[in-house]
Amino acid sequence: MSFVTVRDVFQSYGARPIIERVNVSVDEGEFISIVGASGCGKSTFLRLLLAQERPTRGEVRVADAPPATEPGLDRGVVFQRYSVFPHMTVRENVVAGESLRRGWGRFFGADLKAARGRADETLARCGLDHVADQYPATLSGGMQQRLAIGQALAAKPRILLLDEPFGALDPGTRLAMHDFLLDLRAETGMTVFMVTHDLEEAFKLGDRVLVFDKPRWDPVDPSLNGATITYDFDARDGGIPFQTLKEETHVLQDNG
Ligand SMILES: Nc1ncnc2c1ncn2[C@@H]1O[C@H](COP(=O)(O)OP(=O)(O)OP(=O)(O)O)[C@@H](O)[C@H]1O
Repeated sequence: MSFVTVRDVFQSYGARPIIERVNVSVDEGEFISIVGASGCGKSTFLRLLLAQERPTRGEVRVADAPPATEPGLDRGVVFQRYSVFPHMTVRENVVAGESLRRGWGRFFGADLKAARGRADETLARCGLDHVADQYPATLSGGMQQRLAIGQALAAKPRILLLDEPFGALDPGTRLAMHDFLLDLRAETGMTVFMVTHDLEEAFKLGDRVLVFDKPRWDPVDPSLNGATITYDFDARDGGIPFQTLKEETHVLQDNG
């Protein structure tokens, strides 16, 4: 049975349609990459999944229920810009991630000790246990983004939402983050939605790649119509269509 179901969803801001007629079903554990032109509503779609916004029409269901409106009980979110607290140590950041998302306020006494223990496990998984007592400003960009992911994972969400999480990182760090994210996902079985502008990244990491685009263009007023999912590519088994094509071309050339 589908884990996340988006049924006939429309979202408008004022009179302006942003997304329209969006339908998609996602199984638990799938990694969904989302690509599309700037401003076509990818982040809006993530906000609907997060229940930060309600759709103008249609419905979003998670585990056959409306998504919880409390922030992040079953969903963690990471944005392009590091969303960590600069005045807290790395460990405190992860503890804060858990307490904020569970809505329990601050931990005290034995609860705090237990939360620190869980934070250390998360940090070990993110390769940050050796910097647990440092402040984020002393970490590299990649480490800060790993911390942001660790913070989002602290409450053990079933869904991880990533909005261009690696956009600000240099190419080498980006590749290391890909491995990190794939390992994490294999370990936790989380469902992941990731918005990216990088097609190669989308196909490399995703099981499916959803393309958002406007199916209809009004030449006089391009903002008249909203975007929808125009392609839903199966990207499993290294399924980059153009790469497969390139490999076949090479075989032909070698034989010829
Ligand atoms: N709260 C809001 N009120 C009014 N307009 C909004 C609001 N949020 C987003 N928009 C508009 O909706 C459109 C879609 O925005 P969104 O951020 O979802 O696009 P995007 O595909 O994620 O873009 P990018 O790739 O540039 O991040 C944009 O034109 C934006 O200005």
